[in-house]
Amino acid sequence: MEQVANVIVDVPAMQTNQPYSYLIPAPLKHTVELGMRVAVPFGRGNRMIQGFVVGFSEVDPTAQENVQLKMIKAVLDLKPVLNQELISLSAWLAHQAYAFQITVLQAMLPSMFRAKYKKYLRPIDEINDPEIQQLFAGRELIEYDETQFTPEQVSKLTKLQREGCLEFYYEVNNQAKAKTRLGIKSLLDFEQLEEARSGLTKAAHKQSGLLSLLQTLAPEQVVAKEQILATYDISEAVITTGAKKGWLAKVPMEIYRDPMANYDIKPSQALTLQPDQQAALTAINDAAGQAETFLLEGVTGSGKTEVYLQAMQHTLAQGRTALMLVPEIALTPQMMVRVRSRFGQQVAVLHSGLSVGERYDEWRRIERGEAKVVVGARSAVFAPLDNIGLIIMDEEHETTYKQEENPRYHARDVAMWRSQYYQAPIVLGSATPSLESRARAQKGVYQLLRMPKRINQQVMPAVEIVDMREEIKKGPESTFSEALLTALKARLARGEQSVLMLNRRGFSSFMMCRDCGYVLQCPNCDIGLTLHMDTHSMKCHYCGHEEGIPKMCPNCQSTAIRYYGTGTQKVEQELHELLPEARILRMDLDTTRKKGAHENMLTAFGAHEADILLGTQMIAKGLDFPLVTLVGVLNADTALGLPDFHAAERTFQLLTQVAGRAGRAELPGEVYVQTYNPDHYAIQLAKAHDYEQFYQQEMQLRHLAKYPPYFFTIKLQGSDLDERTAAQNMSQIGRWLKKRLPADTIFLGPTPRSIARINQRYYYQIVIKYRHQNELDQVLNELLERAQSVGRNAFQLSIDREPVSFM
Ligand SMILES: Nc1ncnc2c1ncn2[C@@H]1O[C@H](COP(=O)(O)OP(=O)(O)OP(=O)(O)O)[C@@H](O)[C@H]1O
Ligand SMILES: [Zn+2]
Ligand SMILES: [Zn+2]
Repeated sequence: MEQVANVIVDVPAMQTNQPYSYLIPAPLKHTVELGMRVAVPFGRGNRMIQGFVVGFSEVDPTAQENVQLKMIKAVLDLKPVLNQELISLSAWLAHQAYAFQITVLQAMLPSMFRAKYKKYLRPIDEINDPEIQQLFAGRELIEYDETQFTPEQVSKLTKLQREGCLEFYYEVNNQAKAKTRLGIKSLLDFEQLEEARSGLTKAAHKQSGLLSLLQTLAPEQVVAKEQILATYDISEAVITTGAKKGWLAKVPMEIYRDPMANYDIKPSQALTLQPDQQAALTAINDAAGQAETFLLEGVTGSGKTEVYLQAMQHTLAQGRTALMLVPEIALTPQMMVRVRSRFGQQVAVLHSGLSVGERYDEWRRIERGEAKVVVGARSAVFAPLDNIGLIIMDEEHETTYKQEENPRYHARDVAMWRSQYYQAPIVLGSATPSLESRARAQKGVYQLLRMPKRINQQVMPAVEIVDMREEIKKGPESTFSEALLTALKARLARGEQSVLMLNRRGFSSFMMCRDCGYVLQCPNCDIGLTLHMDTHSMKCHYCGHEEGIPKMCPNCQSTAIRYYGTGTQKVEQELHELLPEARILRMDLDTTRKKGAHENMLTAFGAHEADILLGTQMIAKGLDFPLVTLVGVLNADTALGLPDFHAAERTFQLLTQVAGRAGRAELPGEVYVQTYNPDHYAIQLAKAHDYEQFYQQEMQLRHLAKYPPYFFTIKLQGSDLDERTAAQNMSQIGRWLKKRLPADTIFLGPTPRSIARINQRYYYQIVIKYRHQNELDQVLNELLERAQSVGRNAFQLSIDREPVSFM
């Protein structure tokens, strides 16, 4: 019998969840471990690909079915990158999210771990073609990059390869690299030190200083050279002499890139809790060691974060680790600072704003057990923490927790799985819980913890609804109502701060011809192009197509072109004209693209370097600035018009969140909500800060319409370059499915998607509503395997559990 490694291979073309068996060459017998990445040959061409070792088994190497077994070529890691827990999680998640295990495994690791392939061509027989001979120019192999060759050369090369004169050769490269700097370690023991010192002349006091330093080092201790130069009166030359004399060795020393190095972080102490906070904390702490789920429903400014921090403290004190998820990086800077100031270097942060190197280093600090608290966005739910004792999911209702690309997982589901695995409590926190979670708490599946009051008897901000239909009648079109403008002026006069939100959901700036009504469209997608003033171009938000701003209508050649829509830039201009003395910070996708821009803006605003923070939804959450006493929502209802049953819920959540930024400290807050739908229940109930009433009312509507949380939903989308193929395949899938679905399932479609064509592919979709969780998993996973076809040109199927959008 011989041991073989079971490897999940990275072959996008033929995905399957079945691992392949590989023999382990003798020199690697003790090297290959569970959770390591390996390079293995695959397929007829034996091309080198990356794989993950997910298990081992014993086989008889002489058995008929095993004589063909191939051998692992190389091990890509010094230590496993995944442990048993994460491997089990990936297998479960692949099934749960209708994805392939390899896709899940890759999503779990920082992108730096993703292998890069290089494809080479190597002659293995005589080549007579002079043009091809010249390509090689005597070299043993050349990199094969189709874009570097002419089409004639490509066809010649492929022909030679088929004839057996050339072969492709693949190389897998590891992208991950640790950063090192030069360190110094002592080579002298105590006696040798004494001896060296006695050999020095009186004048050599610098070298004597070096010896004193070496004396303070423990055996094998390494100090950074830079640190020595900066801290002691020891020069580069003295170190070099020391090395020559054999006193010390220069060694590379691994250093971590700290994503928070530029923050000014002061240590903080646990605050004395208010009674509601204390009750919540006690409940959570009492559940230590159990996979209990809590829904912490606390109004904005009720001090949820302080409860999280103290619960984490309790977990750390028990020698276990804590995972804290936050919705997006817009929220993370302030939150990260708060967690760091409580727990210091034990905290690692993981979010998309990190550089590749920072991410890699944070990941390894966690994996090595050096960081015991992780704060991060969605994919941080895969952080390689061991012995998790507590999981926190802040703003649990946020849609950013759902990944919309493959693997289409929800971080909450993954967090729940890990909570079960480690028997650790999980806390879902929000001022406006998702209906799903709130309904589960109602049924007693989750334990509901409530904090209905703000800290220090601070009142909820007063919300004023401004009817923009009336406003239009008053005078020339403006983004700002009289009431909001007056309130802004009052803040300026009092030296207080304001936050203005422009709701960009379901809304974009576009270009239209005033003579013929033509709207500039993307050539690849059925959607209008969006105007971007910063790059002076029109862009497609779906496929990335970009072109210049037209001066003339492409349809009728008229020059009467108008730009519609209120972008943040336009609002900023308007604001400058209305309030020339105001210092304005604009925060949107365009101004925060640069690394660190986001944090810098928030820091500046926190330091009162600006009076008004103007931004998109990204400013709605988490911000905690004591001087902010006014919040203005410029357009509350853009999302209400969307054909999606979530519209009211999302609007209510957004308004509640952004209103919650006002009046969080001593000064009372005021909110102005500008809307064309002043009577809509989502807007009225946000004004009243009445989540409970909203929950009741929305649940009734969902019940009537058979929507979540009364039903579970699945969205299937099929696409093809050819519209008819897309439609026909989806009809066929529909028929196949209907035969296999339970009787009480509701089946809708196939219909063309609302944006039927994206990036030249046509989309058709089916929506399924069903009653019992997981009852479709078997059938849908079978469908996924069956519908696998290869390549960009072929029909592609995606299956999305609980989609964020039905469009
Ligand atoms: N027990 C306490 N005593 C004094 N101040 C507190 C206490 N708990 C929290 N605070 C302060 O109250 C403010 C609001 O708390 P926090 O930001 O934790 O609320 P939150 O519920 O997380 O808010 P949101 O959901 O709006 O982000 C913060 O400035 C925080 O430092
Ligand atoms: Zn026109
Ligand atoms: Zn496009």
